[in-house]
Amino acid sequence: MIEIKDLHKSYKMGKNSLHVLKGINFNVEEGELVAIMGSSGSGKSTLLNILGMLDELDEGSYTLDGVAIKNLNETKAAQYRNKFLGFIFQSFNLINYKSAAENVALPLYYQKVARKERQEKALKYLTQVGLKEWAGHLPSELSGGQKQRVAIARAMAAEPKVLLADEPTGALDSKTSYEVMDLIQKINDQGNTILIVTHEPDIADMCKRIVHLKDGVIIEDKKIEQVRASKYV
Ligand SMILES: Nc1ncnc2c1ncn2[C@@H]1O[C@H](COP(=O)(O)OP(=O)(O)OP(=O)(O)O)[C@@H](O)[C@H]1O
Repeated sequence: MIEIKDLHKSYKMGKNSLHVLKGINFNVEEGELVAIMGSSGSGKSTLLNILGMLDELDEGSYTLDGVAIKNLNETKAAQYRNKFLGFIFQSFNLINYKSAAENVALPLYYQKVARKERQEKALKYLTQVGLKEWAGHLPSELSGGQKQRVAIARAMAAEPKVLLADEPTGALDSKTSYEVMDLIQKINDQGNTILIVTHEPDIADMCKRIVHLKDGVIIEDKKIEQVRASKYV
C-alpha cells in the first residue's frame, strides 16, 4: 500500500537547513496497524505529513497504492489526498458550528457526493463509532472521546485506503484513549490500513507493528509479537 525508498526531507531556515528525515525506507501492507514512535523532534510528524501528502519530500520516492507521489501538481495532489487518505488529529479539528453529522459529511461534500448519499454515509459511520444518537449535536455538546469518534467517522466517511492519525489520543485521559484505540483496532480489523504517531508506549502496544524513529532514521521496526517477546528476554 505504501512504499517509501530513501526518503529525505530538510527544512530551510534562512541560510541554514535542518535535515529532518535522513533516508527512510519503509513499506506498509494493506491492513496493517502501525505505530510510529520516537522522541520529540525525531521527525514523526514530518514523516506523517509526507505520507499524508501535506508536505513534499526532497529526495527518494513514495508510492501510495501504486501511484508515485512526487512532483504532483496541487490539483492532482488534492485529488489523490481525498481519494486515498483520511486524517485524524490530536485536537479533533471539528467545525464547531456544524453538527456531528455535518462534520462527518464534509469530506463527501468536497468530493461532490450528492446530499442524500452524504447524509446516509454520515449516519452509517456515526453508527459505526457508536454515536448515531448524537448526529444532531454540536461538538461543544460532546466529550473529548466522542469528538474523536466523530473525527474518526469523518476520516472514514470518504472510504480512504489509509487512515493517518497524529497523536489521536494525545488530548484524552487514559480510559478514553483505550476506548478510542479499541475503535481504531475494530476499524483495522475490517481491513483498513492505519498509521498512528504516538508518544505513548501503551497506545503503540495496541498496534500490530511499532516503528521507532530517532534523529530522522528508523532505528527499530518490529511486529508487536517481536516487541512483546523481547520484553521478556
Ligand atoms: N515547517 C517547519 N519548518 C522548520 N522546521 C520544522 C518544520 N516542521 C518541523 N520542523 C523541525 O523538524 C524537526 C522534526 O519535527 P517533527 O514535528 O517532525 O518531530 P516529531 O517527532 O513529530 O516531534 P513531536 O513529537 O514533538 O511532535 C524538529 O526539529 C522541528 O523543529
